[in-house]
Amino acid sequence: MNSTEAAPDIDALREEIDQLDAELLRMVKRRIEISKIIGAARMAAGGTRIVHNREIDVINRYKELGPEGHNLAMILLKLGRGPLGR
Ligand SMILES: O=C(O)C(=O)C[C@]1(C(=O)O)C=C[C@@H](O)C=C1
Repeated sequence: MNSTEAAPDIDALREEIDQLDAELLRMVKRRIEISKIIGAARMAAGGTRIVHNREIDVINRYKELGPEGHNLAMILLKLGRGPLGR
């Protein structure tokens, strides 16, 4: 930072982070809810627990975040449908 730049307002930025985290948490909880509803309906209709092409779509969506984006997509999927191989 050079002498002409204003120092960032850390308190305001932290407040924004806190709000974003609250929003993200709400959205993740809703995503889990929806994923479980879809999964239960599909299995009640004799379908599979996993839909590979949908999971690939979700994983691709987070690719722009790099390897951790892949991990994040896998965590979101796992929260909704449970771990694989069970
Ligand atoms: O889209 C579905 O059919 C879902 O069950 C939702 C979802 C997801 O969480 O995105 C969960 C499990 C499936 O394997 C694929 C996608």
